[in-house]
Amino acid sequence: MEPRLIDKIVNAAGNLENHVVCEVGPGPGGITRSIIQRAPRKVILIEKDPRFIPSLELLADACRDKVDLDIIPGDILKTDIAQYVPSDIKTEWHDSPPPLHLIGNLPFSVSTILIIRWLEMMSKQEGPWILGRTRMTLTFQKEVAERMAARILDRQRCRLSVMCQNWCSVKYKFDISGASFLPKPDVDVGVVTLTPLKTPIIKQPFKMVEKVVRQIFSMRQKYSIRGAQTLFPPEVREEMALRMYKMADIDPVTRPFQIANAEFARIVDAYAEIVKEYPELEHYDYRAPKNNQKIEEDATAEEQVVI
Ligand SMILES: C[S@@+](CC[C@H](N)C(=O)[O-])C[C@H]1O[C@@H](n2cnc3c(N)ncnc32)[C@H](O)[C@@H]1O
Repeated sequence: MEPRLIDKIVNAAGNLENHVVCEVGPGPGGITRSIIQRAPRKVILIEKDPRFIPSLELLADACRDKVDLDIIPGDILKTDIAQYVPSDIKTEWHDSPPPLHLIGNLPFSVSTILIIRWLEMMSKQEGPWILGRTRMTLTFQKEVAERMAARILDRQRCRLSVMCQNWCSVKYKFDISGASFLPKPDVDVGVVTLTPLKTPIIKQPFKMVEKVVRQIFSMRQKYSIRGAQTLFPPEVREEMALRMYKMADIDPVTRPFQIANAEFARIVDAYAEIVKEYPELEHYDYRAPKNNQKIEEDATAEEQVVI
């Protein structure tokens, strides 16, 4: 990537002076060099590919006097970042975010899995979020980045939009043409910053929010109640979904992309009330093979899009 573009990604993170910066997937260290120029207190690099470690060690040696740089060989999906971060940077959740920033230009296949994992950790104030509302600057496939930031009524709005915006303020900063990268990906890249919210809009546990939102978006072209029905077994499906929508005061003919997060909060609260009354319903999984066989034969593959 051109240095100008690398700097643009790092600038998107804001002021990094005296911050602890954790870069995931530094590769040969292009972004790392730009981070070091911003006078951080400490840089933590987590890199899975051992072939990049020697050049990162050379970089660490070259700037020994300038910055404290730790290289952690390993997989970000299996690494607890918090153990490498000095605990004195901790701030309380309702205070300003701590001087800790996560930056990553990871392969798209990893970044999409990672963001869902990180949202769950954030919802429980675990991992890097044990230290406060740790901010992130990450790259995604452009379409994924757009979906993360898509607001109500946007045709890109999907499960990922609702989930990301439930726990974070999401800012789509800019995109970068795939042609700027070597090797060149087939798609363009979107740069997104995420700042955890003090209070999520939907307050139920992560897994429950994920389940309800996923099912409602599972038939994205239809009335949202159609997807909502799949939260319940066939014999009570219509009755329970209608009851849930009545409790939440949502019009059953609303389409999924027309539902605001505050309205999803009412739907998930109503679902939580129903499963409190009928606990066995919480374990019903529409996607389990035996449940999926003959139900909703009219749901096309497109309607079953997950993200
Ligand atoms: C697209 S390259 C980006 C390299 C560098 N950040 C840049 O922008 O030039 C992705 C990097 O992420 C690393 N990576 C891939 N999966 C990873 C994982 N699960 N944990 C840590 N690093 C990973 C790869 O080895 C590679 O160095």
